[in-house]
Amino acid sequence: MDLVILAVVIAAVIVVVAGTSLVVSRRRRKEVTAPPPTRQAPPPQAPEPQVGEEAAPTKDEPRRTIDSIDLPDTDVDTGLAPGPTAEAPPEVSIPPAPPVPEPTIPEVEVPEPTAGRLVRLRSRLARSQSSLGQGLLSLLSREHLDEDTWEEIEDTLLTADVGVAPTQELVERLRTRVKVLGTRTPTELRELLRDELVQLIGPDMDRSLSTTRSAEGRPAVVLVVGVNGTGKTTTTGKLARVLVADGRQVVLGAADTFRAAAADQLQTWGERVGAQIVRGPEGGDPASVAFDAVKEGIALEADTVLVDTAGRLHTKTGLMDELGKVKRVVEKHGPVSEVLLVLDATTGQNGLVQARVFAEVVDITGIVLTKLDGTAKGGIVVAVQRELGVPVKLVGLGEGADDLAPFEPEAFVDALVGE
Ligand SMILES: Nc1nc2c(ncn2[C@@H]2O[C@H](COP(=O)(O)OP(=O)(O)OP(=O)(O)O)[C@@H](O)[C@H]2O)c(=O)[nH]1
Repeated sequence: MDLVILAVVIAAVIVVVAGTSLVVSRRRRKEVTAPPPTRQAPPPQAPEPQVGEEAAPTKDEPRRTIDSIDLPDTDVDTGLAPGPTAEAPPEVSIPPAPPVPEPTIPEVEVPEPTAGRLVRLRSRLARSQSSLGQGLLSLLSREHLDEDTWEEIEDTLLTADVGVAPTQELVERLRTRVKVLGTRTPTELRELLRDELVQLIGPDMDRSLSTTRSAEGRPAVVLVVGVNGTGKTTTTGKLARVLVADGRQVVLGAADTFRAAAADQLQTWGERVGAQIVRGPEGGDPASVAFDAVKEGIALEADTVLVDTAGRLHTKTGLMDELGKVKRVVEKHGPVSEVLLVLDATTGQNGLVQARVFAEVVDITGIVLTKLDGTAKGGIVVAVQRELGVPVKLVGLGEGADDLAPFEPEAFVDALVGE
């Protein structure tokens, strides 16, 4: 028994000794394998605040309640935009959209009414033609109307391009009437001269323009012809305004394919009054452009198609033949309503020669006398009517858009002799 107890004690001592040495050896191994610290510790600082330290008010500090705090007055306009609220979405800066250019719609003009245009333009006529009207009046007012005076009267009329035959006729009639009159007051003389000049110009000629749709519903077709630079394109543009002012729907045909600027010019005229334009390639066939313009006029149910043709010298047969072709091709749609010959009043007698040649190629139905504001030769009105047997229907009295007037003999003569 004692042996057993002894063996147990020895075993217990062995176990204790073995356990102790194991712990010591582990500790030693740990100390050998642990890496050395690389970071230096920070230098000692003020002790960091600990949680709760600031939350606790100091005992001496007075307490501030919500009532004692000045809040911003909400009624006062600070002039600043309100700041974002908690609910407000975060502000996103959107770059401004590039400005969209306004579409440029050409402004459509309202032309002046045509009625009484010549009366409005009377001052221009009076200015340019005063040598004719006032010259005749002062001669007729002389106390003794001798042969020399009658010759002077004749010269005055010839200088104003009235033409030989009409001048002689007029002088004869004046001689007779002055004799019958006996004593002559200025008013009587003015009336007499006025009557005779109006008769000479022809108050009964039909000066109306065929510009309304035909009974079959086709638009009226107006061809504008003449030599270079007489004012055809300008007249076509001005005439479009006259017609639009009278309530017509107009289509323009730029058959002057020879001069590109003429088509551009006509387009501008058209845009100003809202008239459609048909044009072709530069140097293209003018007859084909004219044909297409009338076709367009028919499709649009327009009232009038105005066709501007290229300026051509009356001496060039090839060009005159081309004009004949333009007319014939257009006539495939139906008859042409008007062929207007544009004559520059400043060219005087040469205008008569042009008129004669053009009349041989195309039947002229009316004359447009342009630039009457720039010449004292208003007598050309009489001469050209006699030459062609067709009336002056329109007169140009300036470069302004509304400086084209229907020709009225009475208003014309009134401007010449004064009232
Ligand atoms: N003072 C004045 N000038 C006018 C009148 N009519 C036209 N003109 C001017 O005459 C010039 C010639 O006019 P256009 O219309 O281009 O002549 P055009 O006959 O078409 O010319 P081409 O196509 O070359 O044959 C322009 O400067 C017009 O402004 C008018 O009645 N009075």
